[in-house]
This record gives sequence, structure tokens and C-alpha cells, in this order.
Amino acid sequence: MTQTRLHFIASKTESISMFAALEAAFEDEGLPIAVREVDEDRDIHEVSVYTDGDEDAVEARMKDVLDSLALSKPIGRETLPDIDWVARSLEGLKPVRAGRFFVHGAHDRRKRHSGELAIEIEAGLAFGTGHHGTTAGCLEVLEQVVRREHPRNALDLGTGSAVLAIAVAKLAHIRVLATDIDPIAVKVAADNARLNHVKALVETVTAPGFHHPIFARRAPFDLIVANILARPLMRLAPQMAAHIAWGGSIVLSGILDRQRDAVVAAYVGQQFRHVRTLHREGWVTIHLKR
Ligand SMILES: C[S@@+](CC[C@H](N)C(=O)[O-])C[C@H]1O[C@@H](n2cnc3c(N)ncnc32)[C@H](O)[C@@H]1O
Repeated sequence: MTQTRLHFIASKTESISMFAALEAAFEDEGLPIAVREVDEDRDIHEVSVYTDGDEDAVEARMKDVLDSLALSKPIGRETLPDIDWVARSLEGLKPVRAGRFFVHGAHDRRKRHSGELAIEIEAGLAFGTGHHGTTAGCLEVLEQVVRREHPRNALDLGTGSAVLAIAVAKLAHIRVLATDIDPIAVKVAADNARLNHVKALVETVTAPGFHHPIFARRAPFDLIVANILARPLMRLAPQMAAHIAWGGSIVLSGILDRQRDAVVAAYVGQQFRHVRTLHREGWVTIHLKR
């Protein structure tokens, strides 16, 4: 699919506030946004929004966001060549260490250390190589929760590449239900579970939120991890409460720093109590218990 990059030049200060404002504006669509330093001495930065949809509509919303910050910038367009960018970017990915986990591609198998829990991810078309602050944050919190609480029945909602489901299965040796709204991600998740020798423990299912008969069979869970986004997570709070066992833990991410209080409030309203918030690269991972 052809992608378009819409971009403009800004100072560092402007680019920081624009990044946050654009991320909020395009949160629901999940459009990738990037800031890169062009020339540090002259304070030139470039802000880009990537879309494979209606670029006129995206440009109009970028202008609205610029207006709301009283900024006016000419917006340029670049049509990106038709390349499998996920596959291309994976080739150059460095492995990630989060807690005891070592998440790597096939090319870094030899870098595994003994004592580490290695997870091999060839994510391809699904999110979750471990590089994003939200995934790494979940891995770190999950390690602590599993060590302390010894869960026996886990759910990874919004599994993407299945990186988190694989992590829980490898660490706790328990069954994990791994669900995603996107059937392509579910196929990738199943392939990754097989690649990591936990296919017998990780069951993959396509489901939006909790809409699937499997939840009636598999709930209540004593551990739920969901790395989605703040708004869907807030909407899901009552159903999370309905599917978690008393004393169980939930680990939530995909939440920006400034959205943390609203998400915690939504879950406190469902009789969860806040245990810990981990901050990583502008994102938070929240651990709550019921
Ligand atoms: C940010 S990725 C997280 C992937 C992986 N769990 C990780 O932590 O790296 C979010 C995933 O959630 C899925 N998703 C978004 N909304 C969902 C929903 N309502 N129900 C199920 N999956 C959803 C997306 O398709 C995507 O694969």
C-alpha cells in the first residue's frame, strides 16, 4: 500500500509541542508521527505524519492542530515507494532487553545470554518488536507481577505480534489467551508462538475487545495485559472488571503520561486499585489489582 509522508519544519520547542498535539489528534487512527533533527545548530527539526489513507483530510487536520497552537507552517508531501517497511525496518532492528526478557530477530539469536528469557519476533505485519516504550514497559511490569503473584490463567488483549503472551507463557508456564481485533496480527501471533515453542500454551483468537464466546469459557483471568490506547482501555474498564478474578492483576499500556490519571480513574471506578505506574519514553504502563 502506498504511504504518504506529510511534513513541516519547526524549531525544537515547536516540534515537541506539535508531536504531542498531533499524537493526541491522530490517536484513534494510530497514524505514525515522527520528529527528526535536521540541523541542531540552526534549531531545525522536521515533523512528519505518515498516512496510507486520505492525505487531504490528514493535511487539513494537521493545519487545525497548527492553528490551535497559533503556528503556521507550509506542509510538504512525499509519496513513499511501495516497500514492505515493516520487514525492511526489522532487518536493522537491534535486540531489546526489558527486565529478564531479550526480544530479538532471527539475525540476533547468537546474542542471547544464559539466564535471559529470549523471545524471537519476526513481527512482519503486526505491532510488537519490543522496541516501543509501551511493549518494553509491559514486559518489565509483567516480569514483576508474574514473579510475585504466580498467575495461572492469563489474557493478552491486543496481542499484535504476541510478544507479551509469549513472555508470560515462557516466564510462568501457563496458558495465555492472545486476542486481537486484526486477523492478520492473529496469524502473525500464532506463527510467533510456534517459533518460540509456546504454541501449546498460547491460544490465538480474532476478537474485538471481549466480543467472542471464548471469553465465557476462559474467564475469569488472574492476569490481563492490554497494550492498546487510553480511550479504548477506558471504554473496556467495565468488561475488564467482569473478566478478572478477585485478587487478579491487570497491566495496561498504550497510554501517554498525560492520560494516566483518567485511565486510573476509570479503573478505580470499577473497584481496581492502583499499584504502580512505570514511565517510559513518554508512555506509561499501569499495574492495577482488583
Ligand atoms: C500497540 S499494539 C500492541 C501489540 C503488543 N501487545 C505489544 O505490546 O507490543 C495494539 C494491538 O491491539 C490491537 N487492538 C486494538 N484495539 C483492539 C480491540 N478493541 N480489541 C482487540 N485488539 C485490539 C491492534 O490491532 C494491535 O495489534
